[in-house]
Amino acid sequence: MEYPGNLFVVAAPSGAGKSSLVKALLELDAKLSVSISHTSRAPRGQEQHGREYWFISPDEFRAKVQRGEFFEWAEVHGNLYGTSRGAIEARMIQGEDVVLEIDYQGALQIKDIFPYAVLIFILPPSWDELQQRLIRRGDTQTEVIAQRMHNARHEVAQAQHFDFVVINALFETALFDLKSIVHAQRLKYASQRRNRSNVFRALDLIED
Ligand SMILES: Nc1ncnc2c1ncn2[C@@H]1O[C@H](COP(=O)(O)OP(=O)(O)OP(=O)(O)O)[C@@H](O)[C@H]1O
Ligand SMILES: Nc1nc2c(ncn2[C@@H]2O[C@H](COP(=O)(O)O)[C@@H](O)[C@H]2O)c(=O)[nH]1
Repeated sequence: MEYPGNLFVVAAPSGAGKSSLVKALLELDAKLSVSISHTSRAPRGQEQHGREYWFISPDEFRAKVQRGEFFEWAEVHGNLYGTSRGAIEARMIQGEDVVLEIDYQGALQIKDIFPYAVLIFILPPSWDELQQRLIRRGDTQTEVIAQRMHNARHEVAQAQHFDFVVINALFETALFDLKSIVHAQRLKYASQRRNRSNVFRALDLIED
């Protein structure tokens, strides 16, 4: 499947800082918009329906899966999460650049459907710092933190399947890295499209 815009996928173990980085990137880049996922998990802290997520019941989620409404979905830390077609398709058809903040299972499903998608994995500088960030965020229960730290070992091993890895030690440095990847991809994709249309023009000349 191919649409005219760029598709960026940002994944990371919980607490590595991907939501914070994507939020900062969106503030700097008006051409980029984020997809709002559906989830069966309960809202956390100040989260609002339709802002951080579309919060739905597990039954509603499974019904959407049955109806084929998701580009990708996965069970992550015991809850269901998915990217609905409705969340991004219209924007992608219009050539807008979209960023998905999802886990590695979803990222790999997206790469199968959209091979041109750019997969970016965010790593924390250390296990200890990852745990401290989850604790400092203050909205995640102790047992949930333990489960997320446990799952992080397997998630981090998936970074090898991604196009880019960004280490989020100093926030501003990681944001700069992310920005550079987005700009580089835009240039690369634009020049590929130019080359393709040049090839078409050359073929027209041959046919004339
Ligand atoms: N470079 C950084 N240095 C210190 N703290 C950071 C850094 N980046 C993010 N944080 C903080 O770490 C915490 C976790 O960040 P964030 O919520 O963005 O993580 P996440 O990867 O999106 O997690 P989740 O997958 O659970 O949504 C937040 O309190 C955030 O402010
Ligand atoms: N495969 C998908 N994963 C998703 C999606 N939306 C979020 N996520 C990932 O889930 C975990 C946990 O998120 P949290 O908000 O409960 O902390 C994290 O890795 C998210 O990236 C999605 O649509 N599909």
